[in-house]
Amino acid sequence: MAKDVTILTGFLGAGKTTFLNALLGDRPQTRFALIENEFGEEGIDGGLVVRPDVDLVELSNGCLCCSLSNDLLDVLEALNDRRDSFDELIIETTGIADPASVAVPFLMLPRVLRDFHLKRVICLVDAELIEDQLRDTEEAIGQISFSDIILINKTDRVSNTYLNSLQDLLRGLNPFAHVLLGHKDNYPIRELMALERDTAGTASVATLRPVPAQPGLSPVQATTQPHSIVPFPSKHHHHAHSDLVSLSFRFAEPIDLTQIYHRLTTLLLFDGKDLYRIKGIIADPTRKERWIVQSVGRTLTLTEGADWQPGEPRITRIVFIGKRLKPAGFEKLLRHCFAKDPQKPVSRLPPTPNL
Ligand SMILES: Nc1nc2c(ncn2[C@@H]2O[C@H](COP(=O)(O)OP(=O)(O)OP(=O)(O)O)[C@@H](O)[C@H]2O)c(=O)[nH]1
Repeated sequence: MAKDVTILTGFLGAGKTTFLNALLGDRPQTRFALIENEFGEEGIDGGLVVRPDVDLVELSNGCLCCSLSNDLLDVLEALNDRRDSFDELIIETTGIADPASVAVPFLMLPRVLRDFHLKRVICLVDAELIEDQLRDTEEAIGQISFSDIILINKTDRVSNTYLNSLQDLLRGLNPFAHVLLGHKDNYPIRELMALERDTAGTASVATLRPVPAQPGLSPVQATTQPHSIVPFPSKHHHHAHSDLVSLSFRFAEPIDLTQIYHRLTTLLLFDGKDLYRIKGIIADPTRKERWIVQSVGRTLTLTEGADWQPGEPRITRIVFIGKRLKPAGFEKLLRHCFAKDPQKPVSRLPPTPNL
């Protein structure tokens, strides 16, 4: 029997990985295979997946919807070879992917159709930022208009009145999609996973029908999983059909967490217009745990991650995504954050706003 596939899309920082973790936590009995695609050379999201038993394949350094389509076919073939070890496949696309291109093999290629069944395409929408994203980028509209289900996320960040008008806007952009609401502490997972695209429908006119509900548990909290790292020089990557670029950095030098927090906050405040996303894992020698730094819009957050394991290389990895980003400036900023005295006592972290 063909394995069910869910494609998870949505603009940079919409909350895909956070939602994915809630979904994985909600279905502990289901064995998931997961393809994590990231725009930058540095895969950060794979390290944020909560369930260690997930069969995780990371495809970084490009976007599945353009340069990596052959890689996707190779991965699907490899997954099919071990099809007895998982029940369902989830693909988390990059925040700038065109989900239609990712879905094509599942709709068109007989050998993929035989082994995999595209059950739904879910688009997460950042309730607070989507109007800006629709105005400033080409990608958000493509993601919304192709998806079967639109999950308006981060509803905790906007008023109910605004949510009503946002729903109207999104229904106007894609009248065929189901529009649901949620936020990181309360997703409509059962309702959402009870919907599937009509197998007879096409991508743009998907209709949804309910499938039997599965028993579920409450979502779990996100933590990080340790994984191995191969050092590589700083690089940057151009998306094939966009003016967005990603800059990826990796440093073995110890980083001062307080310093990087202040410098990135200042950067976002005064020069953040074209910077859509920061994601990183920070190694500060004065702390036993890794720290996750993230920005969406102008908001920067720091979250405590898992402890570094004995002998594990403490490498800082950070990705910036935006327009007109200059590698030299970011490298300089990061170099200013190298810890001068790794032995110095732990400084107090500034409080981070709770997104
Ligand atoms: N307030 C609020 N913050 C959220 C919600 N969902 C996610 N976030 C925060 O938004 C930020 C981005 O979340 P991610 O889940 O990493 O977003 P993503 O879509 O996977 O990001 P990319 O893979 O870079 O495109 C994180 O700091 C999350 O904690 C939500 O419902 N409410």
